[in-house]
Amino acid sequence: MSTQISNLIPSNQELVQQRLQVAREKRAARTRSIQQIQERNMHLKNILHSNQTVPMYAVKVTVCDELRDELKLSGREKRGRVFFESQSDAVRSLKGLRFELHAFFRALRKGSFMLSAGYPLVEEDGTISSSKTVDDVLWKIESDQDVIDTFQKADSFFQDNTSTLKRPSIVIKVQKDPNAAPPPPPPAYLQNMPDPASSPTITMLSFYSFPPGGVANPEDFANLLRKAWKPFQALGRIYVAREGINAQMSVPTNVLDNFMACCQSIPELGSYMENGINIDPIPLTRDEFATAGTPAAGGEPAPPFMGLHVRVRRQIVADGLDESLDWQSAGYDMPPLEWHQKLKEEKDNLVLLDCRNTYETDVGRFEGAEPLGTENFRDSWAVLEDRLKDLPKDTPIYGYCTGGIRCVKVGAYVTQKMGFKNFTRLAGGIVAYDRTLQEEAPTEEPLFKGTNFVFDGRLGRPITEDSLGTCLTCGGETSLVSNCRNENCHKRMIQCENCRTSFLGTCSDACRHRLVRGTSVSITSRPEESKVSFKNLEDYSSGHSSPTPTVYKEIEFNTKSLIPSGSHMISGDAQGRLLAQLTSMTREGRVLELGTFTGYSTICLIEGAGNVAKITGQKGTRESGPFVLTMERDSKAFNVATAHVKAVAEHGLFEAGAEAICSFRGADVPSITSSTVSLLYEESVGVELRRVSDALAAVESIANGAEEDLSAFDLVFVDADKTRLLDYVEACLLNDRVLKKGGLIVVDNVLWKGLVLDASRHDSFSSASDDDDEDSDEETAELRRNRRARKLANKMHRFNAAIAQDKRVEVLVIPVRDGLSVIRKK
Ligand SMILES: C[S@@+](CC[C@H](N)C(=O)[O-])C[C@H]1O[C@@H](n2cnc3c(N)ncnc32)[C@H](O)[C@@H]1O
Repeated sequence: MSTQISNLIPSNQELVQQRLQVAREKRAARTRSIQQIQERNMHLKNILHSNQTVPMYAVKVTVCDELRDELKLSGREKRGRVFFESQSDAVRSLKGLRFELHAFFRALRKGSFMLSAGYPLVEEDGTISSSKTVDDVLWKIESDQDVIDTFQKADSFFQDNTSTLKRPSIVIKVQKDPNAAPPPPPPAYLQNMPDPASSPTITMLSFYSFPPGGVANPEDFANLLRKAWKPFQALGRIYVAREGINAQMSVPTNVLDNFMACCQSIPELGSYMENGINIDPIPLTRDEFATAGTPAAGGEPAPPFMGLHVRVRRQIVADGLDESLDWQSAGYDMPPLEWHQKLKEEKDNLVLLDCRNTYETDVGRFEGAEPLGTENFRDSWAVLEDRLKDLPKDTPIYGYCTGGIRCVKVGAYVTQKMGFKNFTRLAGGIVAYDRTLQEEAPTEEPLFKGTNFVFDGRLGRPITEDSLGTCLTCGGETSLVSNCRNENCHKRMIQCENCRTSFLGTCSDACRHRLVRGTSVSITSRPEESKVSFKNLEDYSSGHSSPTPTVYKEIEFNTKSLIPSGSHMISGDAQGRLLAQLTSMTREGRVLELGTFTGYSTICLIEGAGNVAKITGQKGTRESGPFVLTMERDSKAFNVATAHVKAVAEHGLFEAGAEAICSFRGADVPSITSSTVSLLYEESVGVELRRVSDALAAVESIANGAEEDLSAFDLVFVDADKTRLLDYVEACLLNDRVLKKGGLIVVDNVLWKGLVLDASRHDSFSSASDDDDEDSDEETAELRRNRRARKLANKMHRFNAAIAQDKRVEVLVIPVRDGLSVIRKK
């Protein structure tokens, strides 16, 4: 085989460099244009604030209702105020004026509007109050002379109104030009298309195309696809290269026909899409779609695709070949039903090759197929050379893969490079076979057994219930494929649900420890010059904070598996670190927590109290010294929290503690019959876990002197029910039995997922208006519609407002996680 790599095809690195260069140039152009705008603004500002009053015209521009509706203009686009310098083209020529107006109202189509002007209505203070004009008299602006006249009229109007006006002003109305050419009609496939957002289901699909002339300009083609597919709300991962296109996508089912018509209208796809579009026969409901991606253990379920990613690559399937073959000549593309029949009759006498990688063939394959046993597609050639070397060139050879694309390359290689004359590939691959059998021969037993590995977040689509794979950890049967959760490894593996749980989604003990130690950020170079890449500021902040002790990840993970419905309630890393730090700063390390749940925050508070103990040397009891009392009403949460706190008290916050917590994962957590559990952490911090029917009643009874041996606390963390926050705080402020003077009350969730902002705007909001939803994400909009969430947001806002005015305390609201209010008792 020739070793000279084709110079015609740029490498992926070159493509990336080209793209970076384009991005750099775009950035530079944008910077230049921003600079120009800034300079111009600065210039106008200087004029505005100078004593010169004349050199600038203030122009109020309004767009007529018809254009507003037609162009769907919003806010600033409908109406605005523009300043024109007295020397500018805008006040001298029609072209200049139209240019400036178009620059300001970008949505206006050039040539589609006409202009008229009138004198502004002036308020006593000189402001132009509305877009109305004096007596609503308007004149048309149709020529350069009209423009000059208009601004002269503005000058004389100013002369007559110098007592109220600061500078010459005029109102310009933008109207639809009835003679303008109508906007081009939308393409036929978009006409009468339903709203994709209203589709209750999403359909997964895939396709590929090797157009005979190739793709002339992959970058332009990628842009064309991005633009053409935008209206469908399609998601997916699409590779475009000179050799063709390879797409794995999801499309709302109600616009599937429109989407297919759109693809048909694109020349590079159209008739060249081999076997059309491979459509998964069973659409997913939106809920199913939202969780169809295989989550790493402990990770949140995710959709199979998160966006529409059209990427330009050197090849659509990396083959590692030194030269490109003729992809049009790749054997016979056998329709699925014919394939089914052939295999049914002759499978024992065929050379039937599974042209996929080992992790794919291990979880599902056609009966009697020979896996190529590769880790990478580019290893296929050596295997084929070896396997087929002794066969006569007219031997019938059958090959299949997931969607058919790899078999095009295998077919081309086997026929063109190896001289075989009788290569047959399964048209549309396993995906098309599955669909065709379900649709056209539903009573036939599939000859493919097990799971079809797919290249979207689902990672697998079961075709029969057979579990052909072997768990890499325990050797048991399974068809589950996942990627190791340690980002530095990310190995693709077959692992059963149980082992995935106990190994935290990692492939080995080493990766599991790496993950638990929280060092799974990607290190891109040698340690001495290590560069860690941070996803966002939050990531950067935690990367520059002291590492979080190992146990917390385990508690998080345990909580997710033991009480999944409440796992969102735990404090989490950033808030947990803050609680530990605040406790470390208290005088005695005495903390009362209301709302233990599974003990995450309790252990943060204990950790902080332990730091105080190291300085004061005190041993904590109910009467004095570092002491954490925590209250919970839910029995299951109380049991889990007790197990967590016991593990930490006995084994500490690091590896040994984490191992101890791991050990009862999945196993039944012991039931605690007594309502109080007392422990000692590091021989110094007294800990009391208490099951109560109502934390508020318990705190009020402490405030009323019911527990004489219990001394006051330095910090109270309020994280139980959210509807009686003022009562909790009141109990702490009533006297000094619960909270010491100078002590802190920390209240969680005071920003209530951001909804307090709405509550404050509407004073109390009872129904969400459409306008409000305009610029918010879907989750927030959903919350707004949720009555309970709105009610709680009102309560939370009233709480914040009341505390901010309470003279007995000083408050700091910190926007960490869901908002923490730190309240100091004066
Ligand atoms: C938000 S969770 C606490 C989370 C915990 N502080 C953490 O960061 O991991 C609230 C907990 O308070 C408990 N709870 C709610 N109302 C309560 C009440 N009136 N008395 C005692 N516990 C209550 C719930 O059962 C729940 O476990």
